[in-house]
Order: sequence, then structure tokens, then C-alpha cells
Amino acid sequence: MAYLFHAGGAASQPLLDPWSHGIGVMKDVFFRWSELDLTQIGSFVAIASTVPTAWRFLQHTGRELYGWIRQCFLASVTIPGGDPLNRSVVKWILANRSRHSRSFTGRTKIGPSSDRAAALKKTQHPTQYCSHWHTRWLWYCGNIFVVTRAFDSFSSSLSDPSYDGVGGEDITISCFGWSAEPVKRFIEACREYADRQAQFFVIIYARDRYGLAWQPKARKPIRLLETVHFDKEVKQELLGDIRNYLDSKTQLRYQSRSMPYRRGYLFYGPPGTGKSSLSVAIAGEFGLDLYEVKIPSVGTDADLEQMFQEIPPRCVVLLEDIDAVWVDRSSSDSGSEGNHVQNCTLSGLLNVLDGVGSQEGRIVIMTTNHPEQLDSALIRPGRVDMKVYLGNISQKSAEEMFIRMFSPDLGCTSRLDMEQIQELAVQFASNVPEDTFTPSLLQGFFQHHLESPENAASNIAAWVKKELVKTSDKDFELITSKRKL
Ligand SMILES: Nc1ncnc2c1ncn2[C@@H]1O[C@H](COP(=O)(O)OP(=O)(O)OP(=O)(O)O)[C@@H](O)[C@H]1O
Repeated sequence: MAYLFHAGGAASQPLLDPWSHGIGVMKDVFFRWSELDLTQIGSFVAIASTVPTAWRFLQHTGRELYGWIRQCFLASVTIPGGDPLNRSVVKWILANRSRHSRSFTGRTKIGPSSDRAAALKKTQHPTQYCSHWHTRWLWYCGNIFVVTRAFDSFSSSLSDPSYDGVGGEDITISCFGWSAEPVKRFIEACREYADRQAQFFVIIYARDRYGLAWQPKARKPIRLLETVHFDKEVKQELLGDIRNYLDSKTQLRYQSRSMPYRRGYLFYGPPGTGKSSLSVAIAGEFGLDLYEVKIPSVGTDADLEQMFQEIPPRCVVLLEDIDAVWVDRSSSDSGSEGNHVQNCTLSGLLNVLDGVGSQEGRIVIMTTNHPEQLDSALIRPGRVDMKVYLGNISQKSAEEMFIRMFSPDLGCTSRLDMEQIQELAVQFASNVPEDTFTPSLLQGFFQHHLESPENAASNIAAWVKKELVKTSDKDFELITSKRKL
């Protein structure tokens, strides 16, 4: 086989032998290569090895140049991820995006359920696509803006199950020029846009599942105050008090007299009498967001303080069922913080409500079914400025509820006009015993008669009889006596 390695051995090879042909080509390449100047190869390798360094240098220079341009020619404002303003800007951008977006975030579409993780387990859901972007150039009111989202591993909101697809990362808005005024005007426009969008809704914020930040938990359509039935005079007094508190002059009056600008309310009464509904209705009436504080899930006093620090000044803070958290220290067996094991303490709460470092300007609403069990320090004036009793339904409220349920404006299938509905309402209410049933129980009755006011009016007497029998059988708790503080 020596002929295979012989340069001049073509005559001794089979003519079309591919093996020997391949070897020939390799030999050819080798001889040509061996003729190359080694210094040339060296320079080639040297040049190739500088490419990554040059690339890094170019990148660095680009960044420096961009930073320099930003410093000299761009004015910018950065909005932190958790701030409500962040969402307003992102919402504006999404609403004004080009129709030909090609980059999306895909995620499972969940209904208005608050527990996304639980909802995910239950059923198949459609996929929802949101426009996705990192840097966006915008033209607004004669200025070019560049909006950049800062994605980092810590604020990886896209992987957070409670993330609702809008906002979440720090964003920086920049525009060409020496002044940040155009950026501020743009941010203001975004805020107004978001406010207009939200005016028919109450945004309810809750702590995220890690307890690290406030997240919008639900967007509830505004509940009109007329739909929460309780003593009219008390309602007017309550509304007047809140209106007066929120008046811009009131803040100045408080401050000029060195009084803390805070207002606290306690809604008390049996379960199902509208304490939570009233809180949401108040937030809607005054255009405020509602922040839900769940004391049992707060880790420590420091966490509670942090939570309150992050709540904006103009909003409703709702502490529900406060009696289930701490009971009166004087009436508890242990004699200290009540008989419930808690992570954060009552004094921690008292501190954030009106301690030295507590924030001013918000409305704190506490709700309870057992006001008599509350620690007196918690409900003393300054922490609770007004106590509102919500009790069982009166005949007058039952009449109003009937009219609300069957108002001709609601498209009820009945052909009755308003006058006839009112007559039926009087007849209906005369069968409802005064201060006997909770409004939620009566609402349950209406839920079975929504199609026909006539049926509702004719069936109420039998329903009342049945419910009263149930009461005597102690099937449910009937609260007939008003427990006023
Ligand atoms: N006063 C009321 N007027 C109109 N609807 C009411 C009233 N009270 C209760 N309801 C209805 O009953 C249901 C329960 O009300 P809500 O949760 O506000 O009561 P609650 O007093 O907060 O109860 P709990 O003490 O158990 O939390 C709601 O659907 C609400 O519409």
C-alpha cells in the first residue's frame, strides 16, 4: 500500500478510487498550507484573539456614550416597580401601543379570583397575551420619550403567580432636553388616564403572597352607597364626616392646630350586616383605593410598620374582623395580648395607627362582630373617631331593598312601573319583622325571586315564618337586640 503515500504514484492507483482521491486533496492542501508564512498565521491568530476584547471595548464605549448622552441631552424620571404610578404609565403605553405588536407575554387567563394559584389547579383556562416590551419610543405632545423597563432577577414579576400582567419593574422615562418637565407632564397624563379608567372601579390592594409588596388584588365595580341599607341619619353623618376630613382645607386646619391628620372608623354589628360592603362603597364614593390589612398573616411588628409605610396617604385602610385578632387585654385569661397566638403585637398595631412615626392622611376602617371584646386602647378617640352600628334590617330598609332589586331601570322582566313597584315594596316590607333578619339573609331571599316582584311580595310571609321557625330551632343565629357601644 506504499503507493498511497507516493506523490507521483498516480499510475499505480486505480483511476476513480475515492479514498486515494481524498488523500490527494489533503496532500494538496497540506503543501499549499506549508508554503504559508508562519508569521502571517501568527498575525491572523493575534487579530482574531483581539476581536472579543474589541467587542467588549465597543460595548463599553457604547454604554459610556449612551450614559454621556443621557447625562447631557436626556432628562429622565425613574418610577419604582411597586408604585401605583408605574402601573398608570404602563397602562397608558399598552393602551397607546402600535397595533402591530410582535412581542407578547403569554399567560393563563384567570377570572377575577383572588387566589390565582388555587384557580390554576381547578380548570382549563384560555391563554392571555399581553404586549411585551423592554424599551419603547413614544411621541407625545411634541416630544420624543424613551421608556425602559428594568428587568432584573429580583423583580421577576412575570414568574410571580400573583402578577396581573401590568407593571412590576422599575421604569425610566427619558426625553431629549435639559428639563424633566415634559416627562413630568407625560407622567401626569398617564395618571389622569389611569384615574379615568379606574373611576368606575375600586382597586383593592393586598400584600403579595411573599408579604413583600402591595399588589392590586381585585378591581371591583363601584358599589353605590344607596345599595348599603342602614340607618339613614347615621349614613349621612358618616358621609359628612368623611367628606369633611378629605376636604383640602381640613388638612391645613389640623396641621395649623398641631393635630394629627388621621381619621379612624369602627363598623360593628352582626355578621352579614354590610360592614365590608360599606367599606368598599366608601372607597368608591370618594374615589379612593382600598388597602386590605390581614393582621394574622403579618409576620412581625416591623413588617406591619413596613406595610403601613408603603400605603399611600389618600386611601382607605381596612382591618377586618379585628376582634378575631386580639381580644380585650383586661378580659383575656393570659392578661397580656389576648388568647390568640399572633406574630405582630397589639402595641405594634397601636403604634402604626397613631404612633409617632405613623403616616397621616388616610382613613382607617376597622370592622368587628364583637366590639365589646376589643381592647379599649384600640378604639379610643384618635384611633377610632366614629363608631357606626350596622344592624339587622328595618322595615324601611327592606322596602328600599325591594325597590332596588326590582327597579325598572335594571331591566327586570316584570312590566310593572315604578309606582306599582313601590306599592309592592310597602306590602313586602310590612311582612318583614323589624330588626330581625340580617340584610344578607334577606338578600338571599331576593336571589330566589329576581325574576318576579309579584312572587317576591307574595312569598315573603311564608319565608319569614319558615325562617322564624329555623330560629327557634337554633339553625341559625338570629340577632334581635341592638348592641350599641
Ligand atoms: N346593609 C346592607 N345593605 C345591603 N346589602 C347588604 C347589607 N348587609 C349585607 N349585605 C349583603 O350581604 C352580603 C354580605 O355583606 P358583608 O360582607 O358586607 O357583611 P359583613 O357585615 O361585612 O359580614 P361579616 O361580619 O361576616 O364580614 C353582601 O353580599 C351584601 O351585599
